[in-house]
Amino acid sequence: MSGTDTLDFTARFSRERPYNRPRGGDVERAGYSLQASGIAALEDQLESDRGRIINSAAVRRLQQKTQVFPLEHNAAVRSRLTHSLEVQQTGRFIVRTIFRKLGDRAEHYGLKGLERAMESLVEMACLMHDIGNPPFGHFGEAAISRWFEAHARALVPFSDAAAPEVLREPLLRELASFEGNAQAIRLLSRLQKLNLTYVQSAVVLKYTRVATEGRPAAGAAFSYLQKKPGYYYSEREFVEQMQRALGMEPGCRHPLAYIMEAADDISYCLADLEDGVDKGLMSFSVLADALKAAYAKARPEDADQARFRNFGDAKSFAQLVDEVLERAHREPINKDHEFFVSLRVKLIHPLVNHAAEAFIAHLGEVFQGRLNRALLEDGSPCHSVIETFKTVALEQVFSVPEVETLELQGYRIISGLLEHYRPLLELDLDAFDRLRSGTSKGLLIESRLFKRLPAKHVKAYESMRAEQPDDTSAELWECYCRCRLLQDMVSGMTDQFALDEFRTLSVMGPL
Ligand SMILES: Nc1nc(=O)c2ncn([C@H]3C[C@H](O)[C@@H](CO)O3)c2[nH]1
Ligand SMILES: O=P(O)(O)OP(=O)(O)OP(=O)(O)O
Ligand SMILES: [Mg+2]
Repeated sequence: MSGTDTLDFTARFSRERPYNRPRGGDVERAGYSLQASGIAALEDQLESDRGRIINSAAVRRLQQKTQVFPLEHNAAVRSRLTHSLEVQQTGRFIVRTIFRKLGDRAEHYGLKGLERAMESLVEMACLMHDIGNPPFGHFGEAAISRWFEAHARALVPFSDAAAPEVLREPLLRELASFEGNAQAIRLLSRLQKLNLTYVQSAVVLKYTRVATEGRPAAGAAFSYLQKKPGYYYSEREFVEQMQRALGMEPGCRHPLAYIMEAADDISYCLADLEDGVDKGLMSFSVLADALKAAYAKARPEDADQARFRNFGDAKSFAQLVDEVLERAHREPINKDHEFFVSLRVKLIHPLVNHAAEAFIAHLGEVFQGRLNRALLEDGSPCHSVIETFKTVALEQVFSVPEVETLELQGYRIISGLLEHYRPLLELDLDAFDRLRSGTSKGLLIESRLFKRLPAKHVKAYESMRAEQPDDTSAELWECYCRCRLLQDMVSGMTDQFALDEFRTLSVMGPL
């Protein structure tokens, strides 16, 4: 542990929220700090956060969103919700392991008594980490980004012929980079109006780049932390307030966000393969061979060696997989189930241990939020295990024709929906305002499309419009807000709802 003598984690906890927040800046803000109000008051506020999150529609919608398999009917195959529940459990396990390993040292870092608060913060961040994901997963994201990349520049306020505007290119860049993580920050801060404590929101912020900016160069200090957009321009003030409330420097993460990320990495790599076997895409013995081969390719130096403590009783990854196979073959009835239970039991402990050890080993950088990589991305055998699982999922699951067909359909549905709603974007500002005020003479199609927009999203559009920056024209800002409105609408849909809406508007379903 380097540079840890002056660490005081209490500085990263506060019970402050956006509404009811202290007005007078730092002096009043200090009253909301952990030092001033104590752990019990923080825990009360986190309990309130839990209620707000678990009761939110955004979390419920995860039950009908793609994790890997779009429009899946088999409820045993994971949706985003069941995946998120597993991430929640893994996150909690990492926190408990960190505290067990720290023991009495927790006090030295200002972590004494914070185990319960940390568990709650990490659990809820894990539950929320995918709330911004659109229907059809990565293909939904790509469809939204590509559609806006192709069409936003043609909208009059964004066209080159319009007056010069400093924000034109940055906003165009943002609209062409739809990101589930950035949409999650928008959902919790604006669309769902959850009014969570800043600290709870901060744990969800996975990448620290505003989407109007470009990706940093490969060797830059935040190259990993900013590899993807983490929030939109529309939420920059919220993020700045959050950073101030928690004493975080721009570009830095909250320390607990590293735990949420590790929990996601650990959970999905095992789960995707289990789902693949459940769906009959491969047998567990084919999977076992593929895992051993992929690990040996990634780490030829230790595939068969007997020198790793990481894998429990087993001496090497290959041996661990063989032990799991043997158990599965011995089970008389449900061999698949036994294979995955045994694999999970054997791997979750070393992976969680490793994440906890990395958190402690880099406590200084983690506290600053400057550790420029994921906890598990360190070239270790555990890192290779995760990579091995991802490689096999890519080869054996994501690239089978059945899955790829569904992905193409998802892509088409999202692009098609945006195409159906395009007339709303092409109206000029006055005409759109007439629509909103209900005087829609002559706007036959547009008025009908407008009525289909969720009222909550239209309200968010209105509040955003009032936040027009000084250096931007009303037209450009309004057009940006309207594009966000369409992205909010499409990304908020579940897979099934998107399909139904697409069919309805394409006159393909029953009339
Ligand atoms: N269907 C499908 N196709 C892909 O190309 C693909 N790439 C990743 N994933 C899944 C893996 C994790 O669960 C989750 C996070 O990466 O998304 C994919 N799913
Ligand atoms: O689960 P996703 O789709 O968010 O994918 P990820 O692998 O977690 O990637 P990201 O770093 O974008 O959250
Ligand atoms: Mg994610």
